[in-house]
Amino acid sequence: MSSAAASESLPLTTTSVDRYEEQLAAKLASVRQCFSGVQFPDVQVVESEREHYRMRAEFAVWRDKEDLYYVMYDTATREGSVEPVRTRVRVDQFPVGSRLLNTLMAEVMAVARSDQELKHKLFQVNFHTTLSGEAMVTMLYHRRLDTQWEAAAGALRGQLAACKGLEGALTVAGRSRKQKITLGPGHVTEGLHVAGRQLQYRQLEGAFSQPNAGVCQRMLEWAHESTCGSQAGDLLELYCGNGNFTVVLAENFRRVLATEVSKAAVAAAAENLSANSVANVAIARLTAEELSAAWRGERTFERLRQAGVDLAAMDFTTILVDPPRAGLDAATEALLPHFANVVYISCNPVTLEANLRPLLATHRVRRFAVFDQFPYTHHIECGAYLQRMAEVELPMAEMDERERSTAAEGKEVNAMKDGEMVLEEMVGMEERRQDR
Ligand SMILES: C[S@@+](CC[C@H](N)C(=O)[O-])C[C@H]1O[C@@H](n2cnc3c(N)ncnc32)[C@H](O)[C@@H]1O
Repeated sequence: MSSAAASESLPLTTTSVDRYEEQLAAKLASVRQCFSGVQFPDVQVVESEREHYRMRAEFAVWRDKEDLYYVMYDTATREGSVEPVRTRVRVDQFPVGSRLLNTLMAEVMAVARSDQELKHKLFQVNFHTTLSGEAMVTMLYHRRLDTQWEAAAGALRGQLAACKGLEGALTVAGRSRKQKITLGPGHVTEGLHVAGRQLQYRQLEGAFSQPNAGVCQRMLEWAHESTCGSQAGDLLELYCGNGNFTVVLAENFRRVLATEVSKAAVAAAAENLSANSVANVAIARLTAEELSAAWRGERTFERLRQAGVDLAAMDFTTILVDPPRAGLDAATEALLPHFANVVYISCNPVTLEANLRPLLATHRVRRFAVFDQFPYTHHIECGAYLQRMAEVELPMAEMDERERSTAAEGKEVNAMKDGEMVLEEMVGMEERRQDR
């Protein structure tokens, strides 16, 4: 496999399948190092398929005299150098990409090489495929697209539709400055199997979707398991995207308020809720910062009112955040301690740790998982589930009282070590209480 598979512009230069375990172990070690000193339950590790796991990819198009081919950029810091070096790598096949993606990339390049309309000033091609066998191909140009381009793209679309593995809808889109031409539906519908249910997700051209569908299914399962038994309370979800988590988790709650900044993603989320017959979710286009301001009572939003949401009437027990790599802004971070349960999905352990440290004064990590969404890169996705530990804040006298009553019920008396209850014992006690 070529080093171009290090697709997120990352400095991993070795992408051979037989080094997968070693590279994952290194990522795990760096996550543990980030969280050194934090009491943790066992970390659950979700591995990826070694090949063909990536549903979407973007390739720059390179011209070399008359030749035309895809390239990616591999950024690495070489020994003895401080500055990262960016290397251009030719990509004819992309083994980490889905099989359909590989078929399409070969077909598109073969046509683009011989068709002047499609080739002229083409600088990038994006592919987006699904487990359900649908696909979008977006061609980006440094020129205005006209009816001749549209005719050539229509012919390409007809030819691609016959591709092996392409069972369903196909979009071919052309983009240039302030211009977009879409041939086909402009979206794909992914099918994911989660928690015993077959779910449908509309994913939009150019919008965020989880790149590794196999690992995404496992991540959704994990979040579903973590929040099971919360039906009495409400969920606040920030950064909900196309409703990826919302669709799965809604059944675990009485009501859900899901928010997201992108208008297109909010529309897709609404579609996805309806397509999966989810009826207890209100969705509003709000940034996390805006939602925090509304929470603090500093601002009111017509968009919340239109979504039928009165924050004061909600009984939020759980918050789920899934921010971009930069993590949470200060106001959103300050929101977390107000919730008994916190689910934090993160693609950056450094900002995850920074956002969670203050929360550890009141909450404990009950479940922690790493999801290897991005094999052969330094990136790793983490999921943390925290619960407020009322016991931590209880005065010692009250703790003694509770222990006495536990003992009176014939239950095991929880051990005290150096005057402090050990986390595992508190967790065990909490679980026994919930079991009853
Ligand atoms: C990592 S994606 C997660 C999306 C979704 N939870 C999923 O699993 O597909 C982050 C999302 O946050 C949105 N976003 C970025 N900045 C935001 C902000 N300040 N407030 C609200 N949403 C934001 C992006 O549009 C994107 O949909």
